[in-house]
Formats: sequence, structure tokens, C-alpha cells
Amino acid sequence: MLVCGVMSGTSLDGVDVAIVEFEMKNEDILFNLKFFTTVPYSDELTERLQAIVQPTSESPEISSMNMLLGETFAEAVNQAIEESELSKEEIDLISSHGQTIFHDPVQSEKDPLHRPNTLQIGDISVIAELTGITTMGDFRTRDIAVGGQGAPLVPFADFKLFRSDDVGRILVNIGGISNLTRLMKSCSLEEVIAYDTGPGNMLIDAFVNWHTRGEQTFDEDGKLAEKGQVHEEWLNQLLNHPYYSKVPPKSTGREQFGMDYAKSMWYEAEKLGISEVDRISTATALTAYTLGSSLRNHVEKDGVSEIYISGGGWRNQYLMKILKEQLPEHITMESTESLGIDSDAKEGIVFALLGYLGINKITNNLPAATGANKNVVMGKIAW
Ligand SMILES: Nc1ncnc2c1ncn2[C@@H]1O[C@H](COP(=O)(O)OP(=O)(O)OP(=O)(O)O)[C@@H](O)[C@H]1O
Ligand SMILES: CC(=O)N[C@H]1[C@@H]2OC[C@@H](O2)[C@@H](O)[C@@H]1O[C@H](C)C(=O)O
Repeated sequence: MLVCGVMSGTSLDGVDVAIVEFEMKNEDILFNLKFFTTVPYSDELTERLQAIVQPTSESPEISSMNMLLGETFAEAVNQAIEESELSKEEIDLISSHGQTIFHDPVQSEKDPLHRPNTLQIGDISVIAELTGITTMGDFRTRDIAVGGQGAPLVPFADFKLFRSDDVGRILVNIGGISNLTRLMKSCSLEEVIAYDTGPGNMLIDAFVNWHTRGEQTFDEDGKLAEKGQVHEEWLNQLLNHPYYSKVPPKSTGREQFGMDYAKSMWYEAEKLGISEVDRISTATALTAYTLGSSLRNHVEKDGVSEIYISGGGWRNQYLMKILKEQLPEHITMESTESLGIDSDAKEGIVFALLGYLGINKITNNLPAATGANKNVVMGKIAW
């Protein structure tokens, strides 16, 4: 079966399209990435989305953006199919994550009418109509409906694709947020541990944007962070954020580590007289330390010896250098490319897999990672 996975992450910079062939062999799922591309959003679209992901955004804008993103995703898929030289008739399914606009998966204790919720937009009916291909999407709500956090969803696919009978592994993705999946040697699905560790590139991107007055949107290869000094005292204050000491399963996003938090950090640093470049170094260290301390917890007690990184953070060489310094020397840290998976394509492949399972009515959530009270088939379909 050929599935086109469509992923648009928290960085709001574009949409990834991965065309993947799947085959079920006994218990194993075999996959073959046929084509991958990233279609960047226009600057205007990124700006609009940055406004829409704020909790103050209004329903008319969100509702209209739902339709516009449906069109954007459909165009990206049509372009990918054309470039891949496959024909539309060969593609059995589009599986689209959508763009997360809001994620609030914990029941409020104060408001009895509040409900755990998550919202991914980019309407699947529009995608199905403009591509002519059956489309699946809106995965997370089904997991929330059974008491889960609706995130992270990647660990289920990590288990299916990377679990080994020879070695314990941790898969890490550093996108806007960082997350990890721990797969002990020969582990069962129930033994998987996975959670968001905290910020990934999100704070670094915001700081670089402000420092360069909008000229740069990220710290290319970590060059700016490398120039500065980590401000240890401020870093220690930042490490007191309550999210880091929460016990998994846990997930986070812009609601905790987005623009409001970045702004409060930036002004706090200004008051403390910390230079802009040192703020970028310290934000980079915050990502490395929080991820590093979570990794250490697992490598030491769970017999893990291999760590594989995906997501844009892999390209931030300074971040990777200080992350490596956090780990015991015998641990190998490589990109998922060494497992045969392009690190940028990984999330697209994962959503193609979740759709492949969903359309075959096979459960595709992982209660151990999301906290759900049962296994369910996530995803809605537009034929
Ligand atoms: N050459 C580079 N040097 C440093 N950082 C980079 C480089 N290339 C990409 N990045 C970082 O990677 C980010 C994009 O990562 P990615 O595409 O994995 O995020 P995402 O999928 O949107 O997020 P998430 O996985 O959290 O949903 C950019 O915002 C940037 O910070
Ligand atoms: C609600 C939401 O979109 N969460 C994203 C986000 O980006 C990274 C992290 O926060 C993770 O929890 C999740 O995405 C990946 C794809 C996941 O569900 O595993």
C-alpha cells in the first residue's frame, strides 16, 4: 500500500511530504520511502500561523485557516506526487497530521466545563477533494477521548520501526519541542517510555529572530550560540520550570514554551544584563541540559547504548556538542540516517504509518506514552 504522510510541525516553517510503501509481513511492517520533500510556507503564511497559534486568536481566523491549510497541504501533495514521478492512482491514502493550533490535554481543576483538548487544522475534506485521494487526519482527538494526552504519537511508530533484540535504543526528535522514546532491548509495547522533554528549537529560534531583528529565523549550525557564554545562574533559574520535574507520561508545546515564555525569558535576561548572544547560548544549553538529563536517567538504568536524533536540531552543531557532553562516553549518538531514515523525513514517515494502520483498522496509539486507558484506532477519514 502506498501512503503519503503529511506533517507540519511546531516550527511553522513548512510541510513535509513522505511517500511510503508499506507491507505487512507476519508481525513486522516493512516500509520503503519512495519520495520525500519539504514544501516551505510563504513568509506571509508563517506570520499568520504564528498569530493563530496564540491562545488569543479568534475563531473566524482559525476556521478560515483550516480551509486555507487544507489547500496548502493538497498543493504540497500534488507537487510531491508530480516530482516523484508516481501517478495519483498509485497513492492509496494521504495521512495528514495537520497543524497544531492549540494543545491543552489536562483537565482543569477549576472549570467543570473545561475538557482536555487538542486542535490540528488543515481540513481533510479539502485535501481529499483537491487531490482526489482518500485522506485520513485528526489522529490526536481519539487518544484524548480515551483519557490520553493525544501526544506524543511518534513513539508507537518508533517501536514498530526501531525496536531491536540486540541493543537498547533511545530515539530523540528535536523539532520545536524535544521528545524521546526509550526502547529497551527486546522490549514489549507496554514497556516503551516516551515523553516530551521540554523545548527543542522553539526558544532558540525566537531569540535568534529578535537578536537579528528578523534577519535570521534560526541559529544556523549553532554559530551564534557558540560565540556566546552560557549564563549559569540564569540557566539554573530556568531549570526550575515545573515541567521538567513532572513524571511521564507528559507532553508540552507552545502553551508552555512558546512566545509568551520566550518573551518573559528575554526580558528577564535584559534585567540581569545578559547579552543577546549569551541569551542564545543559554537557551541552547537549556534544551541540551533538559534533554540530556532525561537521557541520562534512562541510559544509566535501562541498558541503553545507542541514541538516534532526528529533527532540525540535529543540524545545530553546538547544541549537539553540548548534548553529547551530557552523556556517558560509551553512548553513541547519531542521526536516524544511520538507521536508514532521513532525519527530516522521519515524522512524515511516522504519520504515513499511523494512517496505514488506521485505514486497516489496526490500533495505532500507545497508552504507555500518552496515558490513554486503552488502545484505539486513531484518525478520521474523508473519502
Ligand atoms: N542548519 C541548521 N542549524 C541549526 N538549526 C537548524 C538548522 N536547520 C534546521 N534547524 C532547526 O530546526 C527547526 C525545524 O525543525 P523540525 O522541522 O524538525 O521542526 P518541526 O517538525 O516543525 O517541529 P516538531 O517536531 O516539534 O513538531 C528550525 O526551526 C531550526 O531551529
Ligand atoms: C500536540 C502536538 O502537536 N504535539 C507535537 C509537538 O511537537 C513535538 C511534540 O510537541 C510532540 O508532542 C508532538 O508531535 C509529535 C509528532 C508526536 O506526537 O510524537
